[in-house]
Amino acid sequence: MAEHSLILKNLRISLAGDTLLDIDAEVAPGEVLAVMGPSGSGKSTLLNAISGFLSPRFSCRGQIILDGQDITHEDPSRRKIGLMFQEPLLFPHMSVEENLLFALPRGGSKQERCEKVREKLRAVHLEDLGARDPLTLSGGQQSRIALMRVLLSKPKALLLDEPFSALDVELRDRVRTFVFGLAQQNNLPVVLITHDKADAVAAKAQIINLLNHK
Ligand SMILES: Nc1ncnc2c1ncn2[C@@H]1O[C@H](COP(=O)(O)OP(=O)(O)OP(=O)(O)O)[C@@H](O)[C@H]1O
Repeated sequence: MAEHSLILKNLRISLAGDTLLDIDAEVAPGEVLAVMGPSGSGKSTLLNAISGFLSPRFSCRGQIILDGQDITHEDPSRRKIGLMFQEPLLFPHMSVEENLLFALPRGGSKQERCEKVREKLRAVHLEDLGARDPLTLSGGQQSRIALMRVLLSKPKALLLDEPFSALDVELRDRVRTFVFGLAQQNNLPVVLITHDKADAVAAKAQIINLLNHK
């Protein structure tokens, strides 16, 4: 079993006795598993199961293993999973820097914490955005800051729910290069929900196509 991998071992999720999805997959660090399929096929349900937010209406068999730990029944707050959605969901009443400080684990003086955030921004050439109000950022900048915020909480895996779909084609390409590059640098397995095959191709992803249940 590879260290740092996300393993979905014979994971079967059912609703009212009908199997919605049945998956057996291993996502290595830095690798992307692209989950595709029509509306209602279970893409969000799969992310909910991995992050620990599966509704009790579903039954779930099999195991979810992250970095060697069986997290199938672990509390969501202890799973160390970073989530990113189509909407960047930055706090509008805080500056970019404050948004990032919020995600930084506790510890250190205010000055040390601010320096850490600035260092992270510099590393990705976004230092000029620190003092800005998130609502004044472009869509692509907001997405990049949202990813930085997720990474500051030191997740062991990233779950991305159509994070590029609100961006226009050119920006989409740049933002996904940024996202997949940082996932690789941080050795994070990624599960990506997308309707766009180009996202999967850009990530050199393993692809799972969920079935239509209608
Ligand atoms: N809390 C719930 N209770 C009952 N049924 C649910 C619940 N959440 C989702 N479902 C059903 O489970 C099935 C899968 O839903 P899910 O949201 O995972 O699909 P999806 O592939 O993410 O769809 P979309 O692309 O439209 O977001 C659907 O039939 C949906 O109606």
